[in-house]
Amino acid sequence: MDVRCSITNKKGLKKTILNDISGTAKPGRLLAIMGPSGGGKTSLLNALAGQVPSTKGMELQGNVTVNGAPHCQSDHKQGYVQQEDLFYSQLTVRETLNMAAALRLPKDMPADKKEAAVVDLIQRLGLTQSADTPVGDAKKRGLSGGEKKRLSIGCELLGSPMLLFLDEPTTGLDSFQAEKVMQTLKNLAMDGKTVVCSIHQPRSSIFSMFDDLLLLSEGSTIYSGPAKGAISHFESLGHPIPANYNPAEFIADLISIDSSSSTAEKESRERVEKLRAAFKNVAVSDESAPSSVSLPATPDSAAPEDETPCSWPQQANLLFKRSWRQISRDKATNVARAMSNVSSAIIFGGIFWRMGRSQTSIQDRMGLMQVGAINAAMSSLIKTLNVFPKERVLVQRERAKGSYATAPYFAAKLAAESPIGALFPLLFAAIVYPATGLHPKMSRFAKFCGILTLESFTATSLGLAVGSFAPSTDAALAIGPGIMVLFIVFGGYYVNAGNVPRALRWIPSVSLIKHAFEGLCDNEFPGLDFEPVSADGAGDILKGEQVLQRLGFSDSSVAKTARAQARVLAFNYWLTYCILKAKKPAFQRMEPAPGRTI
Ligand SMILES: Nc1ncnc2c1ncn2[C@@H]1O[C@H](COP(=O)(O)OP(=O)(O)OP(=O)(O)O)[C@@H](O)[C@H]1O
Repeated sequence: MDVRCSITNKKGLKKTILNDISGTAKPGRLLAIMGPSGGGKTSLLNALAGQVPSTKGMELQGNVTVNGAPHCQSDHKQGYVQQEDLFYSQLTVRETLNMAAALRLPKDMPADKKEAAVVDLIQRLGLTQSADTPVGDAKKRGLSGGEKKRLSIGCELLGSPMLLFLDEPTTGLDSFQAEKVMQTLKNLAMDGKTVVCSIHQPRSSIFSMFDDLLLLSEGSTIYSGPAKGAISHFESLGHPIPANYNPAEFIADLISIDSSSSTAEKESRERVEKLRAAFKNVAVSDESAPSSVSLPATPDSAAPEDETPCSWPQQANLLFKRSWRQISRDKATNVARAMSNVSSAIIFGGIFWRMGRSQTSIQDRMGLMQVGAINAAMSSLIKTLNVFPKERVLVQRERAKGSYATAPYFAAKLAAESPIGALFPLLFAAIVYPATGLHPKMSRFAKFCGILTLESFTATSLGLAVGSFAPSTDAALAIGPGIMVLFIVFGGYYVNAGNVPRALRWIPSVSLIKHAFEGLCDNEFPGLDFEPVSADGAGDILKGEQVLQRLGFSDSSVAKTARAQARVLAFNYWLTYCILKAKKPAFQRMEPAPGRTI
């Protein structure tokens, strides 16, 4: 290969990220890419894996070949284990691998063979003890960092790759876990795979596992060749390793820029520049390694020759099971949501306790309708914004591997999450309704529950739409409530429907709070008689219908508001689907450049 990558910023300044990097990865060998932070390790791995995120102003050039064929034309199978391990936290190791097997192994492969492949993989990855442990998350501890990394490797191995890339697989792990992960990689290499990983500063026992080494500093090659030749290479350039020194640490110090002072920076820059120039003139060869660039000729025993994704109904079925397990087993979240709804219901029940039919109860009723609508919407929105942006990244990764399509994923997710999502507004309604003394009719109570449940789904759909385009959970949590505040202002309680300026009338028409508030008022007030203050009732509101008239809701009905809410819900679902479908990760195209090959 001869990979070059640079980026030009808005001011026209060009930064070189990779500067003519050349090297070779061979079957049966573990190639480590080492270098200081910012040296270009991740960028190079992305380039080799064909997964450089598409960025404005970026230029990517190079010739990456696999077994002599250009990388993009080669039909080899490859896997890429990225730095961040992403999983459904409630699924166990076995379930995660079974799901990956079901989605990635050929659909005509018998189920027992897929299961056997998973059992074999669990054994090879040393995960037998934790096979039935859930992955876990911040709320509930599960796998250790090293086990998660090995699970990530396992998910990639189910695609039967001959070529495996890993970005800093030991980062964040203690030395014991790091060694176990690296031993797994070494074993894979010894099984005949071509393994390429970036690594920061390994201990010497890990360094001794490397077959080949590519050293990068500030985007340039400092050394490329057999790992055991690196020390003698630097020795020949006048940098002998001190006695009893970890070779990885020695190399890292040698090729890093020391920015602690201007003199140190100047000296280290000169040293690195000399090492870079010297490598250009020195050919390092390793007789034990094949000289040509190739992958193993024989495919993996479990390699699916006719790999095709399963059909949409099969995908939907598998993804439904996964989403259902995730949401139904997440007790911490479900209990927290239930507690939040029960406590809100108790607080509102206490504030609006048995409202009666006095004139002042009219305002209280309207207030309760409004806070009830806000409570149901906010709790669903925040929960979705907290979870969905992270899930989206995982789904995008899986989709990039071609595991499934957007439509079955989205349909399965909605179907799995709706029953549990409906429980919380129902819980709230069941406590608030009798406590506050709202319209005493069963049919009205049923409609009250229905309106809040539909609104809660609409708020979830808004969370999905925001979560599908927001770049992170933090951004989603900033955008979502901002939109909701606008919906609350135009929710029918603070600004009368008839007084909204013409140019802003579209806001109440898309406000899920307005549709819920209006529906709740339409459900509550008709048929209610209020007690007059004076004997003749002059100036008083005596009929519930008059309240609706004053709110500007006289032409409204529960059915009409439900239809309007359903339209907002459908629009949000459609928008989410379109964004998810369009947001398939875009990768930078590598332009051909004259040079060597990897
Ligand atoms: N899209 C981009 N836009 C601007 N600069 C970028 C971009 N991608 C990478 N870089 C820069 O290129 C350099 C190399 O980045 P890279 O992430 O490849 O380094 P690294 O060796 O993997 O670092 P680390 O060990 O800290 O992960 C860094 O200075 C980084 O800021």
